[in-house]
Amino acid sequence: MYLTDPIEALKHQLDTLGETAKKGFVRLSTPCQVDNLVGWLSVQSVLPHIYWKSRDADAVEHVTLGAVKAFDSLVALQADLAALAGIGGEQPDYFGGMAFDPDSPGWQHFPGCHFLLPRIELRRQQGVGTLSLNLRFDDRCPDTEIAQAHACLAVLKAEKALPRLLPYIYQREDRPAQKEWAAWVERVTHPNHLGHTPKVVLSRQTCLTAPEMPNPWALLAHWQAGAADCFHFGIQLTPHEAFIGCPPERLYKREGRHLMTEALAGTTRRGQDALQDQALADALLADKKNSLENQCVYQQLLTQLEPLSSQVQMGEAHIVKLRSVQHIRRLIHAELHQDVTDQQLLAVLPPTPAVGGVPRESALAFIHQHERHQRGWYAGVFGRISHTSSDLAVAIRCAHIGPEAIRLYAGAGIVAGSQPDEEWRELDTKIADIMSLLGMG
Ligand SMILES: C=C(O[C@@H]1C=C(C(=O)O)C=C[C@H]1O)C(=O)O
Ligand SMILES: [Mg+2]
Repeated sequence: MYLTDPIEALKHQLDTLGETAKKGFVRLSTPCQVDNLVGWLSVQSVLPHIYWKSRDADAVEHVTLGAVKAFDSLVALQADLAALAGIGGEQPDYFGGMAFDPDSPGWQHFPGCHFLLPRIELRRQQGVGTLSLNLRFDDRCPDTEIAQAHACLAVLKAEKALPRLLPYIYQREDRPAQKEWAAWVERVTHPNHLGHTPKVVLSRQTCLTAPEMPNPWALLAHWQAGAADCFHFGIQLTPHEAFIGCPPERLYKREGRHLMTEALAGTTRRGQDALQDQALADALLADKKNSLENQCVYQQLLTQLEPLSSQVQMGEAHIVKLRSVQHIRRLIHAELHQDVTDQQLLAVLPPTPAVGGVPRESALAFIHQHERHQRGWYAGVFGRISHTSSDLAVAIRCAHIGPEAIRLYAGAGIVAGSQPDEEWRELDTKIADIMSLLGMG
């Protein structure tokens, strides 16, 4: 029997699932055409909602609903990955992220670490959509699992157009304000401080309040349309808040034993025309302060990868052009040793000096002592993990949308040669895209 309604098709597959098929992880799939995946996600009542699209040109677009299983620690996640790999067969994708400081995450409702195996997945690659239902039979009663899956399918709704973004008048408050920021930069760039801590990435929270908040998914849809070459993500764990972002920076991508990572640090604005844009790019590559920001990141990545891998190779410094900013980037490739897991990589690599500093401990101590806003999942990790491959972004260029405020986050690497006013302007260029979408540009 061939059913054209994808939900009916999945129900049918669920009802006719053979007893021998009720083993380990099972994914039931059917073709499904949806115009706008974010629009489809936005109308669903089942939480959590996750949106994930990697930055590669042909990347799969994923939206997920609900959770078959959720993990608040990397140890638990890795144990589950290993358990399913042991059973064999198709392996699932887990989606989620981690706070900047997993031991003290700071945002209510956002655990230090949260990855989940979704109940429902809708994915699209090269125009082809697939709706999937995920089930687990290894550690639970099959009848209960099937009943829960049915309950989830029963409440799926048809796609609706996303609401329009209305131009609200927002009140803006920066934490810290510019004067205090300047004092921090002076302190970090004092020769005594630079002597023991050459880089600290300081951050600012820009709090925007208005009587009404925009729909976070409509905001993400607009934001991503103007952010090619970036990762796109959104997560909604509870009804009235969401965390979205379009980060340009990869934490790492793993395909089997092959690891790709990068040092993305050093920033300038875009030019008014092609000539000025090129002049700004050339100046950025030649600039000592910006090169030092980048160097701090790649040196630490190379040091951390050394014991975990072989054949570590780094490419030339080059420029990445985004809508409002240009960055220096160096790509790094390595072959991981046989037993190295995502759990290990995620325990070692973040926070990189792109968002923390060097040495890590003293940079983090400075951040904790001075920043009064909670970074939460800003500057943390977001992405997809599976047995065969993983892809994770550094959660920058992001917004937390709550019931009363939108909180934007931006950081800047403070090193020898940093000037308070220039670094303050750099924070503004980093939030320029989302600010203009909100009518605040
Ligand atoms: C910390 C952020 O970005 C980081 C800091 C950069 C810099 O200071 O030049 C550039 C890219 C990222 O490494 C952010 O966007 O919030
Ligand atoms: Mg910088």
